[in-house]
Amino acid sequence: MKNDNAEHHIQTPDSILNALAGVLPVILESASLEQVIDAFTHALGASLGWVALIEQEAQSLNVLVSGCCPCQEQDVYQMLADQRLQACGWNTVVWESGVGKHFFSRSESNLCALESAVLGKLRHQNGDVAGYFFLAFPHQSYSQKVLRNLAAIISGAIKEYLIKHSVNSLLLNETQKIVSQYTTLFSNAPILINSFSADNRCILWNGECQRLFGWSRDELNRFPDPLALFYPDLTVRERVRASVTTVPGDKMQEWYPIDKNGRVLTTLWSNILLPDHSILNIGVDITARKREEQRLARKAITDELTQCLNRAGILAQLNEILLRNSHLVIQNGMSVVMFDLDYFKSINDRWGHSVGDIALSFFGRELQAHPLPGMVTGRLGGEEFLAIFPAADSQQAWRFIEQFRQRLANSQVVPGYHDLRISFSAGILSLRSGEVMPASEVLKQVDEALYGAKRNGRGMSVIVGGSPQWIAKTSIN
Ligand SMILES: Nc1nc2c(ncn2[C@@H]2O[C@H](COP(=O)(O)OP(=O)(O)OP(=O)(O)O)[C@@H](O)[C@H]2O)c(=O)[nH]1
Repeated sequence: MKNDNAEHHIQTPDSILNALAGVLPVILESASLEQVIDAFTHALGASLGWVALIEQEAQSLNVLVSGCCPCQEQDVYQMLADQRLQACGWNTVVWESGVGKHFFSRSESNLCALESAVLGKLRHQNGDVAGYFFLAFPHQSYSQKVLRNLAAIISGAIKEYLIKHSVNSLLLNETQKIVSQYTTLFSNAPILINSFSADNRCILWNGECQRLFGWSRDELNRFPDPLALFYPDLTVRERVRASVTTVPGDKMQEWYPIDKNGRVLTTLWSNILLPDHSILNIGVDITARKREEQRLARKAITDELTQCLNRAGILAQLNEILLRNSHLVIQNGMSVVMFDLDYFKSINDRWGHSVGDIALSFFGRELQAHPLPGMVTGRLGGEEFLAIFPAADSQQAWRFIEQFRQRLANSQVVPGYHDLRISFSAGILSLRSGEVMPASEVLKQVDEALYGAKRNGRGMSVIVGGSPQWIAKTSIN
């Protein structure tokens, strides 16, 4: 910035003091060092002023020039390189007259015309040289004493400015660093972070929320209640809203929001109270993990060959129905059927184990093909299966079995193996309404019924429980 007020000459020590008194308070508040040197140059009527700060890291000088006769940066280097100045351990050098001619060539007439000047060193707290400043006046009227005092005041003021400025810029740097770290964390963290105001506005919506749910914050705020997009059911929505409290629980809660494409997600949420009393919701998407857990859980109770439940799975179901749903069993009764393929060993022996596998798999699939309501089936092991028919009496179970038997008789069990037929024996246990029995007893009785069917010639069903015991024979050939 140039000092246009070249006419502004201050001649007396009093007027210098007045000028300094006016300028000193604004020095500390100046936004830049350039403004500081401008203020001094202008207030004291200097034609040339410069400050050169030593840049520690770059090992160079940062030169700021002001005044109505500004010199080149190169001139500043030249002045500082002058032998006389370097040689003495000076802090302040003053010229009462002829300073322009001393430093500048005749071609630079304005600069050559400069008369009095002061060149001062700026020092760090520890005494190291921080830089230099220079003020030159177009007149001779400043005495050496005045110029030295001027130098002391100016260097003190600049030093104070630099200390404040460096503390401020350090704080600013630190703050910017922290803000940038948190911004990166907020945008890129693989966790869901959001916040809603009391009037249902979305205040915070991080990158992971946008990625997972497909909505941007602006899009959400176009809706009167953005939460309704994720939880269309009002009751659920109100429960979600009520869960966002200022006192978070120690466990994360599982919620099932829907995304922009209508996909139901599984998420875990908690929230934290920020110092400004706003609440930040923190969540994780566990949809994939949950699906995998469910897949593994299903796998753990599924028989790989037949895709029925395996032994553990079907026995768990039996226990579940008899214990947890005992009121339904008491109310509606139930039937349990144990199946065992007849002479299966001879199928293996004649056609091989892998053909036997295909036959077993066919049996399992066909058993489940036309289920009665609520029916569950499982493979107990080998060529033995169990089916549970909630709320079915022995007649319904028997009819189901005989239709199944008929389908098997009419099916080609293994493609290409026309002679291969399978038959089975079945034991049926029916519990009448009001009747209860532990699972172990159910299995014992149904096994006895099956044994009865085997003993009586196979290819038939034996019913126990419900009505008096009777044998239903069905010919399949
Ligand atoms: N292919 C195949 N065979 C199996 C499997 N599990 C058990 N088996 C066979 O099933 C046959 C069962 O033989 P047994 O217990 O003697 O019964 P069965 O020959 O069916 O005779 P009954 O039950 O008395 O009518 C054995 O040969 C087993 O090896 C399996 O997963 N795959």
